[in-house]
Amino acid sequence: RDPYKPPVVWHWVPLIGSTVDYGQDPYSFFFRCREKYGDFFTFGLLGMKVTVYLGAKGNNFILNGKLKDLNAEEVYGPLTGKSPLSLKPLPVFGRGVVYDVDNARFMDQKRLLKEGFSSQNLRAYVPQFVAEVELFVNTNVAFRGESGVCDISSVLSEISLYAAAGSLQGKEVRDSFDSSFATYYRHLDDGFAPVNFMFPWLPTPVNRRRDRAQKMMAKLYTDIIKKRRVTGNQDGSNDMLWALMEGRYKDGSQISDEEMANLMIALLMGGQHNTAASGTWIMLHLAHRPHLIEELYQEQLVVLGGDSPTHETLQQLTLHNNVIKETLRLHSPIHSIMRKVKQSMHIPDTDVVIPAGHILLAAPGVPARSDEFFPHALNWDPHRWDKPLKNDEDAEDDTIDYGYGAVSSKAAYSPYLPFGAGRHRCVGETFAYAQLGAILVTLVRLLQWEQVDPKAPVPATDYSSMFSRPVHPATAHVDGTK
Ligand code: HEM
Ligand SMILES: N#Cc1ccc(COc2ccc(/C=C/c3ccc(C(F)(F)[C@](O)(Cn4cnnn4)c4ccc(F)cc4F)nc3)cc2)cc1
Repeated sequence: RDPYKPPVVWHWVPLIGSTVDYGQDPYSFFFRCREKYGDFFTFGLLGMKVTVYLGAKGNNFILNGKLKDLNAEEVYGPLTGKSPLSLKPLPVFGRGVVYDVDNARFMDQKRLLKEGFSSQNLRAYVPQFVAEVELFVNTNVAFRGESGVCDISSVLSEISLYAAAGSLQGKEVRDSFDSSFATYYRHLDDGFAPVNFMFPWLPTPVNRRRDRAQKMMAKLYTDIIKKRRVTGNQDGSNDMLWALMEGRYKDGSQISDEEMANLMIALLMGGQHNTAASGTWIMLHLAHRPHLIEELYQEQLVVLGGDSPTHETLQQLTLHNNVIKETLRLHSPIHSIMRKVKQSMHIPDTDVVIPAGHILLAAPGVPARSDEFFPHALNWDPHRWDKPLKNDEDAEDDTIDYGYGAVSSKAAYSPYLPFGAGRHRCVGETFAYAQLGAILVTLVRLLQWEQVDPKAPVPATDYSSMFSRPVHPATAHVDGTK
């Protein structure tokens, strides 16, 4: 093997390489390769050379990598909104936002999004989340009668979609969900698939429907924006759309209506998949541990004493938050974070260079499921967080600002990074925790649930779509007679 390049994972067929091995179960693939080749190795993914660099050093190398060396939009662009072949960006997110613009512009957009997630706005969202869960449980056909069996993944998908629509997206979007918007969302979602890595321009019926849906959804938002400009913000609502309408880019210019619409679509798609998948995993693990549901119920009696949760009291529900935290440790919906290598990169303390042209892949989930950082790592056990991770809080941590606020520079060495780190770190974490926390505390208050077959294991993971999620359908027996 060439002494100066990472070892290449053995494979049969040139173009396929290790695509199927990786695509079926990325984590088992990574652990097997680490056994054979160590913390970094190159594998073939649909003809692309993908170099994986595992562990805390790998996470830091990639997530804190320099902009001149590593590029996100070249990898994610075809997935989310840009086709290399033509100037017309391909929908899902659409033109002028996220990976369809240069990084400096996107970092400025992230700054505006982060301002939209202010604690004042989150404070307004929590009662809306609770109301959406109550509405669903009281009216949805899945919960008719005292008890029954339902598919947890479809229940959580709907609850998280309505919860996001009713808060982040705004009243008009929530009201239009009962009609056309839901269909456009589904059509757009069908086009949000890994096959778009390679062939986003395929003129398939699914992709044509996706393109039409993107245009219709964007028009819905631009119509809402025009109407709001006339009426103004009468009831002082706190949604992201108002925040973007009042926002200005660094150079003082306004965000165009189309860019606002496409940013809202990006948040809808990303936020929804992550919250729905994570929420489903939470319910499935709890269905396996009825006594933990009881413990959660006791916790909220003590902390809330029968009151509705607020943004502040949600943060005092320690066990509820540790349930979310532990679920994200094992089931973070994004298993592979990827960047295009623009300039060859030398791996520190080795004689190895990663050539330009490779895709560099970070898998923060690997240290998160390694016994060296988490004893009995594959055990889902929220109480493991009762004693916090020994990160040296006292040692002052230098931060870097990529344009949307200070992010820690040492964080990338953490074995627990479900929200990424560095320049591309998630800005939706506080919203996600508020949403998942409010949904969990309300479902625990209203319902009892357990596995249909108490002896069955927790469902397997489906890695085939953009976000890893439980295999469909994931059913549970639900009892509303609390
Ligand atoms: C459980 C919930 C969530 C998880 C686990 C999650 C995870 C992540 C991860 C791992 C990244 C880094 C991606 C990369 O480095 O390529 C990221 C970035 C991001 N996320 Fe999230 N996310 C969640 C919820 C949300 C929500 C609710 C929103 C917005 C409503 C959101 C918006 C974003 C944005 C704008 C970025 C920046 C992407 C970039 O800078 O390239 N996320 N998220
Ligand atoms: N045979 C075979 C075979 C089968 C299957 C496979 C599967 O292989 C892979 C490999 C990598 C990946 C990567 C996941 C990935 C990355 C980026 C994004 C994103 F950009 F979209 C996101 O970060 C998402 N996000 C973040 N926070 N909230 N949402 C985002 C950012 C900002 C934004 F505004 C909106 C966003 F929503 N989404 C997902 C998925 C599947 C391979 C081979």
